[in-house]
Amino acid sequence: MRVELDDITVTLGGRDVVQHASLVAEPGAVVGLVGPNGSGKSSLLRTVYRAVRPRLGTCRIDGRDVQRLRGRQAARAVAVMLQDPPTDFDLSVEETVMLGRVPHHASFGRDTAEDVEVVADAMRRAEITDLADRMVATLSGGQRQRVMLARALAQQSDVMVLDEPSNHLDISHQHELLSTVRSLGRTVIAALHDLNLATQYCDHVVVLDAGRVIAAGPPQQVLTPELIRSTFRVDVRVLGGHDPVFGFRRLEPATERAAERAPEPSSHDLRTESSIPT
Ligand SMILES: Nc1ncnc2c1ncn2[C@@H]1O[C@H](COP(=O)(O)OP(=O)(O)OP(=O)(O)O)[C@@H](O)[C@H]1O
Repeated sequence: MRVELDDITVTLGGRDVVQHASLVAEPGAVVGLVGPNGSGKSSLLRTVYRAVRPRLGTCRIDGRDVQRLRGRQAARAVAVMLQDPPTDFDLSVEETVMLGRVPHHASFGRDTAEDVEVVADAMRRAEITDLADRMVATLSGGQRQRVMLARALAQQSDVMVLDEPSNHLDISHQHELLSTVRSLGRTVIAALHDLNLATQYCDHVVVLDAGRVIAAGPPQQVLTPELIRSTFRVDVRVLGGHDPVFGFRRLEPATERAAERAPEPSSHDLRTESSIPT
């Protein structure tokens, strides 16, 4: 399914925390939302799963305004994985993953053999089969996050919204999660803090700063050292060749002032002559 955010403005606490933001996620594409803390990533994502109604603009899924979808239709269309999974679940892991099947049930419907199969497959993909009988409240943050991934997978929606899905995961599970999500062929919009993960797994990235989209496109074109430096206020070194990896270092105040006075070096200069001592 195609997701289109068209000129979205979100107002919270009397302030426009997202301003005239637009993006398109083509069917099956993985789109990364990146930007500093408070830049509006979660607020923009929340318009997709209807936790927030934009003051201006429209979010459409396959041309249909999400605000006009009925509850069950919306839940079948969009699965959500949030950055801080709830801790107050009085349910086992398997029961929690089974909640992902609710949008597929008729009212008061029972779990079907297909539900059981889909849930088992989702738990296997999220590598939590051995945790099936544990209570969610007793799990670590990373394990809970994998339960939420399994629940989102079991929902079998065409669109997945991930809000900083990997913040509790170890490196191996971060890669596992994004490669699993990528392999599903669903349309994914994910807020990501890790620019290396965004570069590796996203087809398209959108950079937000102070509520506005300041750049968008393929990660290799958009996430240049200049953009990262000016948006995130860090020094950047690009390591590696074909699959570049970023290394970061805090901008020293003096360097920052000098950088503000001096013209920006070209992308080529920064890629070959890092200001980070080796
Ligand atoms: N319910 C709310 N009421 C008032 N302001 C809010 C509310 N929720 C978020 N904000 C503000 O909106 C702005 C954008 O927040 P948002 O959570 O969308 O940013 P973010 O880019 O996802 O940040 P982070 O990287 O820290 O998760 C912030 O200034 C935040 O304080």
